[in-house]
Amino acid sequence: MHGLGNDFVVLDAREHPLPPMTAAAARALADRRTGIGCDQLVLLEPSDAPQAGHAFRMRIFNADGSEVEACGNAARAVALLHGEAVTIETRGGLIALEPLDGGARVDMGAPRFDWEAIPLAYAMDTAAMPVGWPMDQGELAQPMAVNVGNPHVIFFVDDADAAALETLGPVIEHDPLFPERVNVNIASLAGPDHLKLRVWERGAGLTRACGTGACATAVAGIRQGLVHSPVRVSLPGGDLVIAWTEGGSILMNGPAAESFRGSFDWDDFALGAEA
Ligand SMILES: N[C@@H](CCC[C@H](N)C(=O)O)C(=O)O
Repeated sequence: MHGLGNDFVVLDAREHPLPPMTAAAARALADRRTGIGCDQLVLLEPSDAPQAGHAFRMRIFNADGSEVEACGNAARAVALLHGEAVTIETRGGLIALEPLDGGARVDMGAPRFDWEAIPLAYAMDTAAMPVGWPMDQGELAQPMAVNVGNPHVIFFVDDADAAALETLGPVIEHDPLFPERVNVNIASLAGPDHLKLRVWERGAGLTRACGTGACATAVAGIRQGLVHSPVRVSLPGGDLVIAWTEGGSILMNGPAAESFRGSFDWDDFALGAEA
């Protein structure tokens, strides 16, 4: 499946359990040359608390095998796959999915701004971070950090297309300021309710779109008074619409699609990958 070209292998283990997923197996499945190929592997499992109304659990693994808390584009894809409005569990918390024609609306929960929640290595104001290299490279001054289930750093620049995200992204992702690494967003203003955005994703690199990146960047822009809600966020793969008011949940609206279904021999990936 994919959301604006951010692509996923979705494994549905809600009714038929799979052997435990490992980082090595996730990496092997995500490999674009020797596996199926994807930015993120998405694993659906039964909920721990069905009595509380949680329909199922969505687990997310980046292409590098790391298990993470949230994925906005995958949430829309899974909403489309499930076909009914539900609340589901993720590592980042509960999210509410509502399938729409050709996509979905997702309540991503409330953003967090305190430095411990990002998380950062030490205390600072996340709305105007006084940081040094590599984040003070000319236009890349004064980032903001937002956690929308997963950690994001956001830079507003004059021209998002001109920034050297492919070289700065991996350096910033691994900067010691971010003990759990970080997703790197570079955005520019395209209008009073419109942002242009490119994202270097933690554990996956440059992707065509990042749903949580769009949420974090829209929230940062609204907080700074740069744009007003709802915000259209244009990514290389297409547009998302993000609505947020201070103190509330983030609502994300956008497309998703199924590319194909298939089967594979688990042992080729899971056991082969461990060797
Ligand atoms: N593509 C995703 C985000 C996936 C996880 C991210 N790379 C992380 O490590 O937090 C999205 O659409 O939000």
